[in-house]
This record gives sequence, structure tokens and C-alpha cells, in this order.
Amino acid sequence: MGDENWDTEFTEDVSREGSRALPVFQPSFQKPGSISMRTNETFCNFTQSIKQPGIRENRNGEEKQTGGFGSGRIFGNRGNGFEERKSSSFVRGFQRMNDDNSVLRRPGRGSFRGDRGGFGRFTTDDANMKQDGRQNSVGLGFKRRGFGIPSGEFESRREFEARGDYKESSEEANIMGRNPKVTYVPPPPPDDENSIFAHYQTGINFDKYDNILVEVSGLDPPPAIMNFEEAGLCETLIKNIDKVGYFKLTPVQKYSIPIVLAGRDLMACAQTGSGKTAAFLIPILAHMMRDGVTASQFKVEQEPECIIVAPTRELINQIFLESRKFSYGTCVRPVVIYGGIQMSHTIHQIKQGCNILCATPGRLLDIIGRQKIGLSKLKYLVLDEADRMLDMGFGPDIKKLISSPGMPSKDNRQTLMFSATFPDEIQRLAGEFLKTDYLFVVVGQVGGACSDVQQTILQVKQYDKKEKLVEILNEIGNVRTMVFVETKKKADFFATLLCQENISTTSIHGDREQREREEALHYFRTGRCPVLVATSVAARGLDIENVQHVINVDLPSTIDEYVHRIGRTGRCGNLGKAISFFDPQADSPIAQPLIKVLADAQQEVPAWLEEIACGSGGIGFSNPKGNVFAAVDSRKVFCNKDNHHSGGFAASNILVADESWD
Ligand SMILES: Nc1ncnc2c1ncn2[C@@H]1O[C@H](COP(=O)(O)OP(=O)(O)OP(=O)(O)O)[C@@H](O)[C@H]1O
Repeated sequence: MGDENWDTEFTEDVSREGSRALPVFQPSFQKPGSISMRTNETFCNFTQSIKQPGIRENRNGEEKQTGGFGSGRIFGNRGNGFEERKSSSFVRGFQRMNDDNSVLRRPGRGSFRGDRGGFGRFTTDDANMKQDGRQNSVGLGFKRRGFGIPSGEFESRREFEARGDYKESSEEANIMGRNPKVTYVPPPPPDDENSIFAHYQTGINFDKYDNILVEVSGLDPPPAIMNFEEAGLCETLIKNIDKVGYFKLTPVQKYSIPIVLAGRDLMACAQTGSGKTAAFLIPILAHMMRDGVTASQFKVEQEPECIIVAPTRELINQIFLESRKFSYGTCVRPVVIYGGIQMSHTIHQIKQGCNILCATPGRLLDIIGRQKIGLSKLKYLVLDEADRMLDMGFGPDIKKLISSPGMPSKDNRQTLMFSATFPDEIQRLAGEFLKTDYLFVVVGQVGGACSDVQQTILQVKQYDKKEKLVEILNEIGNVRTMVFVETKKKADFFATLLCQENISTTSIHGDREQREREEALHYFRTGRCPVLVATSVAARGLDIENVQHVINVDLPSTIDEYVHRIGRTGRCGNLGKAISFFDPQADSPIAQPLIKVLADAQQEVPAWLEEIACGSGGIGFSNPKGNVFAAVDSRKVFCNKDNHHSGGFAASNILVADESWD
């Protein structure tokens, strides 16, 4: 375990029935004085944060006031009515737990603060993960050493120590030395051919992609290709595409691949799960191979030909793994860097050679600032989830990146932007980073929701959400399900609740340490924990096999966010289901755009929702114009207007301030 800062340890737990291990969540300890509680069957630890309740860091490492337990609020959530309820469902949830379990006590002041809470089952098999470098901290009944029950095999190497919450978004703060040193080194991904090319099957509706409307706007677009052969790819690339199981192009690939091969800048908007990643990776690699890219040598400063930026660590890692597939057997070396990982490890990875750099924005700026990455050879710049990359959250970082010393001008690089959603105002901002003759490809219907996802909207009041969630999960059984909530604390709360209900659950959110996030995803991907409770940090891009359900316990504040969340299921022609709890008190602003998304995806629109929509303003729209396509080229909408954007960043699509990504 080396220097790893273990803040939790694992205990095997005994199930109620004695036959099945009961998943138990225990929030990580942050500060001495935590209370350890034990039930007959379960352990739960509650703690106060090292910080004052209600204070948290923003992306710049500054502290700011939020709702918190100490302030008499419950979750500091905005707009969904969860906060300011003295007798919240949260508190009542624990009261109920107390009722059920005689020994369990209600936590003291500031009680549930599971800032880096961990969930999920843990078995001794997981020693493998530890051996290969993963540091286990989520698990079945884990706790800190020195509190509560002695652990079994895995014990914390350290006694409890107070330390600041590491906010992974604060790369900038890290640079300024305000965060504790990050020591996590992720285990290297398996590098045998089978693992590299592991993929899941396309679904029964894959062929229906052919019927989706596609519109290309801009001057002189090259014709679409109908199959991989027409792309004129090199043999190695063709072999790799074959190994990855792609036999047919998806619409976004048919149109984007020739555009990128023709050297044009591109903004592409296509529905979730429809193969956008390959739509940029394949032609970029084809170009690189055609240009005879040479293997990069060991050097202190590397000069990659391609940089791909995405908003979350898990997503950029996924893109890296995809680029590893397509570049297999070539001299192109992809590297991934992101926050929450030891900097020396990042630097070591880069030094060994880097042709394609996959990065989150914070870590990328950091590494450029340290002169480990030079930009003089950069030919391809890709922004995945481009609307997210250009909103108020990441926009300033992207602007910094574009104006970094050595960054080729837009005329001397090829810039590609992809997303399932593209609000007009973000398109206008994006235009600044693209050549004026860029092409805009739109695949799909209004709002971009994938019609392979069966959407159900249930009217559920805030206080009834937990019962309803448990009821649904018990009903649908052991199928892989992502549960979205609005805040990190709620993610902790619901994961705890589900564990208490005997449902194997893990969680991912921005307050969890990187190793915890990766473990959570690993447990979810492998089916060890079939339920993943997540904040918006997991809403975009994640491509996890066999996610059959998405449940929005809280609806997001924008319709685009909704589209991305439900897009975690129903991918690549597979079918999926999305259930969303609509609390009229909190969610009426999203009623109108929600109805539009439902209707366009040929889903049933509840009469009660239409009634609510009639009386609401519909401020949750980010694409309110009723267009046939998921988005339209903003150059059309605004071409006759004197409409110059301010150079500021659009706020329409930003996350709630509670969550932070990079
Ligand atoms: N042509 C293809 N044939 C078969 N499978 C494909 C093809 N293209 C992509 N896929 C698979 O489809 C899945 C979804 O692809 P990808 O993650 O690129 O979607 P996306 O459009 O980027 O989704 P999101 O908007 O959620 O980010 C992946 O598992 C990918 O390997």
C-alpha cells in the first residue's frame, strides 16, 4: 500500500439472513470525534468533516458557504426542495434505521458528512486489486482503524488523521499548493490483446440508426462514406476496427470520418451512445498513419500531435482506452492524464512518449505549465462533450489552453468538437475556436434523447423518493442501474440507504478520492455492485455495458443534462429504461422541455406533466426552438442578426455548483 493514505478499512459483514453478505456503507472519516455505530448486522460510521459544516471549496480552492448540516440545512441543494427541511428525509432515514436496528444511534451534530463515502461490497478477492496497485477503500462494511469493530483482512495502515477534503476539481488549487499531495497511482490497464479489444455487442436496434436524419451544414462538405473500406484506412487500422467488432458505421461516423479526413474543422452533435468517440479517433489515427507519424522517444518535454480533452476523469480514461484499441500495433502512443493522480506518475507517463494526449483540462494546463508538454507539433485538438467544455465551468480553462504559448492558431490545427447536445450559445462560443468554414453535423431528433431508451416520468414528492427508489430497485431486481441524484451528500445518503436495504450499491461523485471513484466504477462495471448512485459527474460519456436502467431520483436542472444521463443506457442499439422522479414543487421548470424530449422520442407524456407544463415557464430549455434536429447550426439561426457573443461563457448548461468534475 506504500504511502497511500488509507482512510478506511474493510470488514466482512454478516447478512441478516446469514446467507448473503449485506452491503454496508460507511462514510470515510474526516476528523477525530466521529461516532462509530454498530447494529446487530451492520456497521455505520458517521463523522463531521474536518471543515466547518457548510463550508466547501470551489474549483479554485476557495472556501464558500453552502448548505450544510451545521447550518441547520440538510443538503445544501438548490431548487429541488431538499434543503431547509428541518425534518428531512435524510434525518428521518436515519431515524428509521435506528428504529430498525436497536443499537444504531442517530449521529450527533453534523452527523452525516460522508464526503468521501464509500459503498459497495467487498470481498477478499479484491486483494487482487490491491496487489496490482489499486488501493481498496470501498467495500463491504469498511471503517477506519481505531473506530468500531476490528477489521478483517484489510486494515488501515494509518491511524485516523485529520486532513482536508481533497476536492479533485481543484487542479489549480493544487498548483498553488493548497491541497494535500495526491499519491494515488492507478493500476495500469491490462495490456493483453483480449483485454484491450474487449467490447460489448451492438443491440437489436443498431441497424435502425440508418434511418436517423442527418444534416450537414457548412460549405462543401465531403460526401458521407457508407462503409469502413471507403475511408481508405491503413491495414493496421482496419484490423483494429475489425478486432473491436465494428462492422458497420454509425451515422455520425459516416459523416464525420470523411470530414476529418478532409482536414475540415467539425462540430458534431449525435445522440448518446452512437459512436462519437470512434468518429474522431479513427480519422485522426488514419491521418497520423498517412503522415508517417514517428514513435515519440523518451524526452522530458513531449510534443503530441493530438490532444483530446474531456470533462471527467473517468470519461477521459475511457477515451484513452478506446484510442489504445485503434492505435494497437502502430507506433502511435496514447497517454492519459487526469487529476487525482500522483503528478510524478503523470510526468513519468508522458516522458515515455506521447502522440495522443487524453487529458482533463486542469491537469492538462498544469502539465503544459510545467513544460512537460509542448504544443508546437499539435495538429488535432478534440473537445469531447464540447458543450460542457465550453460552458462557464470549463470554458475559462479551454480559453487558457487555446491561448497557451505555442498553441497553433486555429488555421494551423484541426479542431473537432463532439457532443450529444449543443445549445446555441455554446455553439457561438465554439465558433471562436474553429475555422470559419467548419462543418456542422447533426444526427438525430429534437433534444437528442435516444429513442432506444424507454422513458417513464413518475410524480414523486421529495419525501417519498427513498421509498419509491427502494420499491423500484426491488422490483427490477439485480440489473445494472445508475441512480442519479443532485448532490454529493444525497449520493452518500442514498447509497447508505440502499445498502441498508440489502441492495449492493456503490457511488461515484466529486468528493470521493480518485481510487474510490475508480473502484466504484470497477465494481459497477463488473456487476459486483449492480447499483451505482451518481451525481452529474457520471452523466456524460460513460459507456458501461449492460446498464439497463437509469433512475433520476432528482431531475437535473437542464434538459441537456437529462438527455446525457438517460443516455447511459440504451447504447449502441441496445434497449434501456429511464425512470425519473418528478417533484412538481422543484421540477416544474423542466416540465416543458421534458415533454418535448419525451414526445420527440415517441414516449408517453403523462397528462399531469402537461398540466404542470402549462403553468410553468420552461426555463430548463437549452434548446427551446422546437427544431427537428438535436441542435441546429447556430450560424443559421443567427446569420441575419448582429449577434456577436460577448466572449463570456454560457451558463445554460453548467452543473449545479455542488458538483465539480475535472
Ligand atoms: N460502428 C460501430 N459498431 C459497433 N459498435 C460501435 C460502433 N461505434 C461505436 N460503437 C460502440 O458503441 C458504444 C458507444 O460509443 P461511444 O461511447 O463512442 O458513444 P458516444 O456517442 O460518444 O456516446 P455519449 O454521447 O454518451 O458520449 C461503444 O461501446 C462503442 O465501442
